[in-house]
Amino acid sequence: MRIDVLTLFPEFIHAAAAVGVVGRAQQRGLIEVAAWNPRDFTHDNYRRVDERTFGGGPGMVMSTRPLTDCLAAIRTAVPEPARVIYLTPQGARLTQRRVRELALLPRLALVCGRYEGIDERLIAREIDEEISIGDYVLSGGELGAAVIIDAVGRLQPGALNDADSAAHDSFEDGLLDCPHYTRPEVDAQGDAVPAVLLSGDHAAIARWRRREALGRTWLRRPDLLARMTLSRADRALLDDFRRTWLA
Ligand SMILES: CN(C)c1ccccc1CNc1ccc(C(N)=O)cn1
Repeated sequence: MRIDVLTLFPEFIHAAAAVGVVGRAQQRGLIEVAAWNPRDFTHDNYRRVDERTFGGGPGMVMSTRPLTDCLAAIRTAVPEPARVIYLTPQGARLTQRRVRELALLPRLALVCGRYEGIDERLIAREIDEEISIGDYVLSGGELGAAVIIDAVGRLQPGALNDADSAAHDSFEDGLLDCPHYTRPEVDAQGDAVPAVLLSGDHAAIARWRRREALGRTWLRRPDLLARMTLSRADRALLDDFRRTWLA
């Protein structure tokens, strides 16, 4: 997958995409991340990339000409057409479902706004999709771009080893993850690891994990649970969790 990012801070994008699973995926050629700075597409001595907003009031808007030229360069950099995504608080909330769909595309172009964003006519002309990573305001779209790069990058076939593929599975079914434990079996405060996890009974462990994931989702994110149709087995596990919880 090829991801081009339009940003005033390319170093931020390169740093975010260079570490961990995504960095490894880049080394393996599973994903290619390129960052483009609209400032390189300015022609004035001050390399201006922002301008005053019509209608007055505070705040500046990103200059349209450098953005248009930068996007044209991005589009022609490789023959594959790109889905152009604008990171903005006005976008559709990003979900794992949308991440899985985006991860299947051959090419993305992520446009990172700064200042008060970009001209609405540019959005109408150049942007295919507006995405928000959450209901909060940031100083730029770069963190949203980094989120998308990580979320789709880790889903590229071959990106996750067996070791980290568990993380891949546990969120795929729309549930929160179960609790995790490692050494020591009993810690300095005397708190022990749930015995089932030491039992070697893999069926019991799988049931325990599923029940904990269902219960935790019920307790913390009932909205996620409401969207799911549970199997008979899952309903039994959740009832079991609720009985214990409410006892
Ligand atoms: C300056 N702002 C507010 C702005 C306005 C319009 C576009 C981009 C920006 C850049 N900031 C962003 C971007 C995304 C998100 C998000 N929730 O995905 C939050 N903030």
